[in-house]
Amino acid sequence: MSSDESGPSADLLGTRSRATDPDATVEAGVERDIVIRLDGVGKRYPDGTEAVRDLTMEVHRGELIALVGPSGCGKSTILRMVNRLIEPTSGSVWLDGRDVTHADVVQLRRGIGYVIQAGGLLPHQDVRTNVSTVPRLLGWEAKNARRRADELLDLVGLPPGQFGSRYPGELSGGQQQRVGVARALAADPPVLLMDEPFGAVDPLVRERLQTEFRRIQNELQKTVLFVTHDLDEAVRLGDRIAVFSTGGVLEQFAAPDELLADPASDFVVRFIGSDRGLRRLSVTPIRVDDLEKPTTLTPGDGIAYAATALELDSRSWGVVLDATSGTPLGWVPRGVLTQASRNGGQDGRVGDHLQPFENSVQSSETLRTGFSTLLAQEQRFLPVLDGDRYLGVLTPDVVHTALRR
Ligand SMILES: Nc1ncnc2c1ncn2[C@@H]1O[C@H](COP(=O)(O)OP(=O)(O)OP(=O)(O)O)[C@@H](O)[C@H]1O
Repeated sequence: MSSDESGPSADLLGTRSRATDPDATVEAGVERDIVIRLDGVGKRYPDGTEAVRDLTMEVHRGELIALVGPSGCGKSTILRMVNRLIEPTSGSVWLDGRDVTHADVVQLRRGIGYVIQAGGLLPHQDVRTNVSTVPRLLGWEAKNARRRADELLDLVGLPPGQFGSRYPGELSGGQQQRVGVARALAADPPVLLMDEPFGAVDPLVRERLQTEFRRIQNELQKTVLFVTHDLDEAVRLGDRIAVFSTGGVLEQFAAPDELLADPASDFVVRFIGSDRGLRRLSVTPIRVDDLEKPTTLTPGDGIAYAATALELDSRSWGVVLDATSGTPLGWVPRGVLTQASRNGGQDGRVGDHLQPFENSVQSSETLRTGFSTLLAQEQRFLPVLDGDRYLGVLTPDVVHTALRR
């Protein structure tokens, strides 16, 4: 999505982009794909409170970084130093290879989307006007700004015909948050700062907003700093998570799976808490090597053969696959086959005793999806597929082994 002919497009500073600026590479001196760089940044408030101490961190293009930590550890201060709502007392902030400490603050902010809790909408302007505010400030024609606002409202799941002329007070909390996100995205800024953007809504709405925001982010690939109190939200949304302790001290900066599997300090261990194992479910992929591989049969196999084959397996059941395509058709319990075989049904076939699987899961999913599907059904096993191809079964033991690794 770009602002194309609609009006002047904003890069981070409202200036020429580095790609077309021959001086920029000289001036930059940093890796090209680092979009945000905090270099020894500190903030001491006039009353002596040290909110952030000597913070250095780099954020790559398209990354979503979740900032987490206990209340008062400096998360909001860090965020606001990036768009200079707060001035650092030491160090420098770089955006797209430029030190913005002395940049024009108005232009800087217009090039950075900012979403705060409860949307931060202007109450006396309708939704469409709220969303088109920044494009209008950037000089877009009214018609183009309006078209852009409608496009964004669609993107965040609020049909503009229904919601465009409502006022913020006529929206639910979740809808206000969506408008807040649409507004921050309106001028297509490369960087988004989000301060507890989904903090003011109930858990169910919050989860939906997270899922939708992840979808939008996958599409738009913004560089995002996202402050949250909620570690689960950080794990779900963050490409990397920065954990801070009081005084804005960066304790660990790592991908969610690494953070949960290998916390860098006692502080991080305490912060992650005893739910660490459960949280790891959402970031651990299903690994084919971990799956159980029970005996497989086909519907045409004779029951005497099948009963013997299952006796050689420690499990009391086998998986039935289509003989030609290999797609899973269901399962058979060993006891039923043995019984049928004893009752003189030697001519019977596995297909006569086939029981359907209740569910299946794709191997591209996480253990969390697999495990929760498993918990929602009667059977203690769940076939794992790659498209139609059968790979093995997920069981509680598989989950345990994967998380203990
Ligand atoms: N204007 C100010 N003057 C003095 N101290 C301040 C000021 N603003 C914030 N602080 C202090 O700076 C520290 C960091 O505050 P900040 O709001 O950045 O923390 P936070 O991690 O975002 O907190 P929370 O999660 O509760 O929102 C806190 O101790 C806070 O009291």
